Amino acid sequence: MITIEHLSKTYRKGVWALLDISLQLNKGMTGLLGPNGAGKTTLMRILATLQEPTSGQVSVNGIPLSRSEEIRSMIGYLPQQFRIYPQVTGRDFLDYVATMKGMKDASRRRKEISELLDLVNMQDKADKKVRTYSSGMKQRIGIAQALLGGPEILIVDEPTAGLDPQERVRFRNMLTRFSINRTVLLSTHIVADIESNCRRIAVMDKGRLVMTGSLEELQQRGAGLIWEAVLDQRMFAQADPRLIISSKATAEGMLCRMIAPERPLPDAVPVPDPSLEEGYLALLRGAAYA
Ligand SMILES: Nc1ncnc2c1ncn2[C@@H]1O[C@H](COP(=O)(O)OP(=O)(O)OP(=O)(O)O)[C@@H](O)[C@H]1O
Repeated sequence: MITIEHLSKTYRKGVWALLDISLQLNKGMTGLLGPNGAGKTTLMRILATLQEPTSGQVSVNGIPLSRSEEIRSMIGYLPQQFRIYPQVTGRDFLDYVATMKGMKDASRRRKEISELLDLVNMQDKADKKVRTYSSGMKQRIGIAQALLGGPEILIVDEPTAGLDPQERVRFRNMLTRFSINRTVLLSTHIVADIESNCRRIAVMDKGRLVMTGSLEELQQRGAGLIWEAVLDQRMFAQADPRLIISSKATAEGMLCRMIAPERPLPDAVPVPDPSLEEGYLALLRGAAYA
C-alpha cells in the first residue's frame, strides 16, 4: 500500500508540478489519468525515489521514501522513455539489470529471467537482438525488467504510447494479469487505456488531483453537460471548436456531440449516457464552468 500525503513539487519558483497531492494506492490497478504536463511523471518518479518532493510525505507499506534502498526493492518502475541498447539480446539486457539490482547468484538470475520471459510472452524472442524488436516487444522487456526481484508494486508511465492497437490490447491484458496480486499504478492520457482494466482511477490536471474514484464516477461527471445535434456544413464550420468533442458525417449533416453547461444550440438534445471519455473531458473543463 502506498500512502501519499500533501505531496508537492516545484521545479522552478512559483511553478508547481505537483500541488498538495494526497492519495492512497491499494492492491489492484489504479489508473492515473491526466493531460500532458499534469504531473503524472513527476509523481511516479518521486514514488520510484528518482526525484525528491519539495514537501509532503510518502510511505510504502509504512516505510518512508527516505529509506530508498528498501523502497526500491519493493517497487518496479517502467519509465515513459524506456530505452534498451539495441545491440544486446533481451535476455542479456535482463541479466544486466538483474546484476545491477544486486542479484549475485547467476543460476537464480537465469531462472528468474526465464520465468519473467514466459510471463511477458517473450521467451521465443529473448535471444534476438533488441534492434529487431517491435515497440510492443521492447515494452514487454521493459515490464520484465521492472518485475525483476519480485517487487509487489509496479509503476508504469504511459506504457502504450507508440504501440499499435493490437499491441496496446495485449499490453493492457498483461498488466491486468499482473495486478491481481500487486499494486499497479498506470499513467496515461488515453481514457481507453484504463477503461477495461482499472477499478480505481485518479485524475490529475495542472499538478492537482482533481478526482479519485471509480470509472462510473468519472463517467457521471459528464451528466447534464453533453449534448447532441445535427449541424449543417456552415454551422459546423462556424462552431466554437472547444464546443464540439466528436462528430460523424450522416446524410442529414454532421452529427455532433458537444460539451457545454447549458444547451448550446436550440436543436441540441441532452445525451442521457455520456461515455467515460466525455466524463473525463467534462471533469477537465469543470473549472471553466464553475
Ligand atoms: N525537469 C524539469 N524542470 C522543469 N520543469 C519540469 C521538469 N519536469 C517536468 N516539469 C514541468 O512539470 C510539470 C509536470 O510535468 P510531468 O512531466 O510530470 O507531467 P506529465 O503529466 O507526466 O506529462 P506528460 O504526459 O507530457 O509526460 C510540467 O509543467 C512540466 O513542464
